[in-house]
Amino acid sequence: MTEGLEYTGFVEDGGTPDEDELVCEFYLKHVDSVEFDWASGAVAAESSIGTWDPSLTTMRDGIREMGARVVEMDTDAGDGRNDGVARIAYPTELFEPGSIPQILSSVAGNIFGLSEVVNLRLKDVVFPSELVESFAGPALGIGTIRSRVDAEDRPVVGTIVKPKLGLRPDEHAEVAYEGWVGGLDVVKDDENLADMSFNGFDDRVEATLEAKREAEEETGEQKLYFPNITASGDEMKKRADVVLQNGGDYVMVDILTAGWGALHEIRDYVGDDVGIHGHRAGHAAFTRLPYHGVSMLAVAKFARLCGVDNLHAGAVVGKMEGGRDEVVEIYDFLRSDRGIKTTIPVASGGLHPGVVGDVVDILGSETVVQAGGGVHGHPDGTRAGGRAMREAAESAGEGVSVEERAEESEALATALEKWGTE
Ligand SMILES: O=C(O)[C@H](O)COP(=O)(O)O
Ligand SMILES: [Mg+2]
Repeated sequence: MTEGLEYTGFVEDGGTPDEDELVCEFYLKHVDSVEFDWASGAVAAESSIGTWDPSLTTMRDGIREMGARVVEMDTDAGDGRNDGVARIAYPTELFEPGSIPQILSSVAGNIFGLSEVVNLRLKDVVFPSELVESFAGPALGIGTIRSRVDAEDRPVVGTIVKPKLGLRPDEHAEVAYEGWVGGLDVVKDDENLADMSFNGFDDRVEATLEAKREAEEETGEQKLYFPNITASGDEMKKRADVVLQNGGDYVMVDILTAGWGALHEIRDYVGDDVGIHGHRAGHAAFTRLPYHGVSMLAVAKFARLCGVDNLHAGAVVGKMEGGRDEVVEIYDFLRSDRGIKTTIPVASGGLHPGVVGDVVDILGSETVVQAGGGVHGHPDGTRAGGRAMREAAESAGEGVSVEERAEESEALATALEKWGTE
């Protein structure tokens, strides 16, 4: 039997991660028949160099040292029944530079299916700077995005064209135009709008970018459009070409359904002048349970490394779940200095003008705040809905209450009458 390849041989409790190691924090619950250190060691082994049989005849000198190490185990962090939190340190050479798929096949791969592991959650990942530098990171950064639309002292505001499916390209463009002229900075496609029989991608992009130019002329403001190019890799590139040929400067990708490999490809393809709006549709399938899956914080870290400029990251208020502490931590991470450009967090889902102030109070104004129903459901239409959102964003930026601002804005007053301030 090769010395030290048993699962517990991967445990070095009290060890210290080296500066150039990648460190993961896992919540772990195991079956009765094993101990916490055995289960943690199994996770470290299977996610690095090991397997169930410790006596591999193929081991060479030096490979054992490449194995991950459990450097910390905290069984008080669980509910006291076969669970706890383990920190595992991974030598950098286990990872292909610049590849989220390869990293995830290691630290979020087979380990989720080990039979002795009842539940497993990748809570956090800390990347060493050598690995961070191997990724493209965002092209623009928060400062550039805010200054493009002259929203340095307030949140950027936008809408998602609704109904999310069903409008024709000319109708889509008209709704977008109304939103921009009303005062919105951003109009985006919805996550399940792609190249549809009733709304072809090329026609939609051409018409909507034309509407954007008209709105820019009319308002004297720069506007942004995020067309959803989500498709297979090659098709996604063709759609990005259509956007650029029609004068667009941003694309939107459903990052989880399209996949990390496709996201790398599109970041590389569009280069350093084009923004990528990242929608996280599907994330809750594996981020939502607190004791299983992969945390949204970890997803946010992968997305930023891959080069997502805007990321849906929770809003605390509104229709989507996401606790305050968790969402604040994600926002702080996206805005922090990590040696690559920053990603602007996007608050979206069930928002309306009456809650923009709450979003800013909780999450700050370096944010894109979006509303679909909360714009197009305005009793006086999309233009008034857009105006009400803009007024709400401006008042939040100035620290003025939305009620006070509504005294001089009919659009905002009507919105508050309909939706209130919660
Ligand atoms: O994808 C999103 O974030 C939603 O389209 C938001 O829509 P809503 O503002 O109508 O909830
Ligand atoms: Mg949506």
